[in-house]
Amino acid sequence: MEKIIEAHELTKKFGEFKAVNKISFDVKKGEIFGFLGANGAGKSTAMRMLTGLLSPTSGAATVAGFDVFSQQEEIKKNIGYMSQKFSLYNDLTLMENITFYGGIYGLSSNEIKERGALLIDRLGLTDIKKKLLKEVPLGWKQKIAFSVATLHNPKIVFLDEPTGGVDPITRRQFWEMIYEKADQGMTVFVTTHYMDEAEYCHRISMMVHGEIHGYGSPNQLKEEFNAQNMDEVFIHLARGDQYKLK
Ligand SMILES: Nc1ncnc2c1ncn2[C@@H]1O[C@H](COP(=O)(O)OP(=O)(O)OP(=O)(O)O)[C@@H](O)[C@H]1O
Repeated sequence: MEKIIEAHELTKKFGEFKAVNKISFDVKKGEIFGFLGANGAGKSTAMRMLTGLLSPTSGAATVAGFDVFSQQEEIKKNIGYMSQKFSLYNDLTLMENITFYGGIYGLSSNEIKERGALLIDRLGLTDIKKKLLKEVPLGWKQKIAFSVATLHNPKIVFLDEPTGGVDPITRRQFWEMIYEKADQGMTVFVTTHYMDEAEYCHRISMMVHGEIHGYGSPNQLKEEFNAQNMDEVFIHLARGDQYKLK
């Protein structure tokens, strides 16, 4: 299957501190790729390099065929990004947010109208489309943020802890939206702290102190560690057991 992200020994140093240390992995087109690790493991730093927001120190990586060192603007045109702290503006209404982001993503006003109407209709948000975002419940905001991040049909969508702080039912619904996009061929790169969500990914990588210590499908990792679930795999890795698939 076609590789849409390839990283080889990608590294980011802040001074002498290696936040990301020689990580190598690939993500295939249409794959849901989970990027896991404890707080401070280096996930956000790695993701910021892959989304063209931060220049790497060394190594190599391409995203949608573009180089992370020299083609950051091209990368940004081909991806969607939903950050941990929401990209949406609380002081704009739902429709104003859609119009604003549609413009940034280079959609025409007709496309914004059409896709915005579809989004509102599909999420059943007609009643709240004129409400300020700050009046909308958290779970809904996250679903809206995801829909907005994919409004321009990007090749890859990067989600940085998209379900943090929401209830299990909303998380489940959020994952249904992720699956729908992946079924349409969109690649999903997602960081999460929830080990049950790791099970929903096709493949995952687990970062420990800036390095990838686990890499493969959830079943491969569970077999390797003789673990019942991803929680147990995570504990093994946090203890320092290391496993890398060829
Ligand atoms: N701009 C920066 N300057 C110096 N250190 C940084 C900078 N950005 C991140 N770090 C450090 O790099 C390490 C990795 O941080 P990063 O945010 O990538 O981790 P993370 O895995 O995403 O954690 P979290 O789950 O808490 O978001 C941390 O120790 C952090 O303090």
